[in-house]
Amino acid sequence: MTEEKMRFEAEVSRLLDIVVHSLYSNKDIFLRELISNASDACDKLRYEAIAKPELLAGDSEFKVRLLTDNVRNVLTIADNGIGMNKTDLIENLGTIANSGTAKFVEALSKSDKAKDVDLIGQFGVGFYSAFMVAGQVDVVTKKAGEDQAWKWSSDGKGEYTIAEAEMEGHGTQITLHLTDDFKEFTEEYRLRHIVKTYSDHIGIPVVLMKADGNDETLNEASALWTRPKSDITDEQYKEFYKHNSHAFDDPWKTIHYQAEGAIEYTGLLFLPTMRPFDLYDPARKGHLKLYVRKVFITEGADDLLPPWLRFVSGVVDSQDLPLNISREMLQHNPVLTKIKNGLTKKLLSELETASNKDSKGFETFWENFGSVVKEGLYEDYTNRDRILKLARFRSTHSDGWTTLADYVSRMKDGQKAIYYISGEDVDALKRSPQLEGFAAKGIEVLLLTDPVDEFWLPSVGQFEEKDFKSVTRGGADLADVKSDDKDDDKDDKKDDAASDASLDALIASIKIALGTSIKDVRESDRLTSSACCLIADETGMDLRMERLMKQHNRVDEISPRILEINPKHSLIKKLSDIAIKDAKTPILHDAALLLLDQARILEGEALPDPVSFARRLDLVMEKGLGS
Ligand SMILES: Nc1ncnc2c1ncn2[C@@H]1O[C@H](COP(=O)(O)OP(=O)(O)OP(=O)(O)O)[C@@H](O)[C@H]1O
Repeated sequence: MTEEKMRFEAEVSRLLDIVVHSLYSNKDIFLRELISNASDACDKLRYEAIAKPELLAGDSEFKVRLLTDNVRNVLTIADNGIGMNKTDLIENLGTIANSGTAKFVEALSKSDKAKDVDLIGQFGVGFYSAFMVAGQVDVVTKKAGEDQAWKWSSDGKGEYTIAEAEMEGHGTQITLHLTDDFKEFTEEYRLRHIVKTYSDHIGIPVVLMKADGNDETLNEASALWTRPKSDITDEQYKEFYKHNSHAFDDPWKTIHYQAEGAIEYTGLLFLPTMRPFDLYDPARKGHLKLYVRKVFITEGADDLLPPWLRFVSGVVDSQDLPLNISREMLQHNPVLTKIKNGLTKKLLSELETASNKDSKGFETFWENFGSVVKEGLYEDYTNRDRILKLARFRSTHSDGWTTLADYVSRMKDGQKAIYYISGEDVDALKRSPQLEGFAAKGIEVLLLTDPVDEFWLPSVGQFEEKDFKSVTRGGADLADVKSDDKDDDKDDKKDDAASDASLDALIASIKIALGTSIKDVRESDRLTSSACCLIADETGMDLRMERLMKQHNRVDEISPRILEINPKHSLIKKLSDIAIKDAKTPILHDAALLLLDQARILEGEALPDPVSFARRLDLVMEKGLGS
């Protein structure tokens, strides 16, 4: 029998080095990981056997068996699941192909302390955790439906061997040659305790094999979601969440319920505390697993939950779908559509309850997942209004979050629209010149910083019949709004601002100077302290959104903007005085270009010609210094 020697992928070697030398005190987790793999392997075979019953070869009682030998210091974890062939062994046990371990390695590379041992406990390192307690690991395995068995062996020090082997039936036997320090893992009471703690929820029996033949099932062996809620402890839910979702946080909400009526199913759903690592993956894959009468069918199907709920994990077990349903048949299945609607409604009502009763908790949830939930505003028309009511926003009203209903309740007399400004960060937005007039009138403005806002706003358009309106687009309509401060409402323009005629002269000369680089120049009622700002026209795209779209290559060109000037600003007044006397003087030309560049800088935009800007600024400064 030939034995092939192979080297672990470099990442695996590094990982093994950390696992073997780690001081992580909770070594028990290795058993959780191996039992969980064994149970996954049984789930896989159970599913495959729906279409090909012959794969079971008469062995359909899935179980995990634990065998101990305290003379040789050996613990074996055996299952009758799907098994592995040679290619599987090389792919699965020589590389880092799996999510849990990949997450661990990623977190490790970000961790300051390179050997942050706690990470092992948080993530679990899957199969490789066997090397925390064993000096040598042998895996004997045979894939269901194949004839050849294989033996994989390693001491975890850089190499492993693969050779042909003999094995009756299909499945996998993992034999751990425990190091002297870990003899305890051949003790029955230790195994009993570990299985109860970590693997009680596993849906198949975990059986301790005994020499006297009185084998003992150590776990409850019924799928957790099929048990009554009252029999399940918080700890059990948490363990299930971690195992089932490969998560390392605690769930924020656990929702366990039975849907009855036209469609019957059990849902055990978890809302996470932390963002899953793949939340922003373009695939937008979900984490909910579908079972049909306790048989695992598929995970993350689009037809089970809409993508805007992709952070929800857990299990849905249906009574109404046929057991022999294939993953392909799930698409557009009417039963599944009803389940999807039911789940979505249930989750929405849980979120509504949290939003009303635990606003702090809900806000933390929103900070993590709000940008994903908002995808539902343009993708899920049926639930749009409910999502809109849940949504939280930053605003100029206070540092915290606000709902739209609260915003509306604070709207001023005469205010017709819900105003917003969008950009990359809240602090920079708060300093935008376009907000000045709104601040002066005490009008609240929403500060939107999620790229997704540019998608839902145009499609939603309104809340409670009030239009959403960008403060960087179109006219500001501020004249109709009553100010908090009565004095502000007086038309003090006459004594305070440039005269109409001189302002017109200035506007005309700025237009000539700026030519096609600007769409229009006009007097502003949204500025109070800045001299000028840029605005998109009524029909154009919001200023910041357009820039964001350009960054993401969704538009080719930024369209020309409108330059608004503040007639009450002393610089504008002085320039107007000059313009009415001599519209052709060169200083007006330079001033127009400088005003435009200044507005661009305030927008956070790069200047098209910084050299000319600097030269003009120098000239103006020199003049100002009287040279
Ligand atoms: N008992 C087993 N039977 C069949 N295949 C197994 C068994 N144990 C491990 N494997 C295979 O080896 C792979 C790697 O296992 P490992 O525990 O390292 O990661 P994993 O379980 O995939 O990770 P994660 O926990 O993130 O899903 C598994 O995905 C599976 O394909």
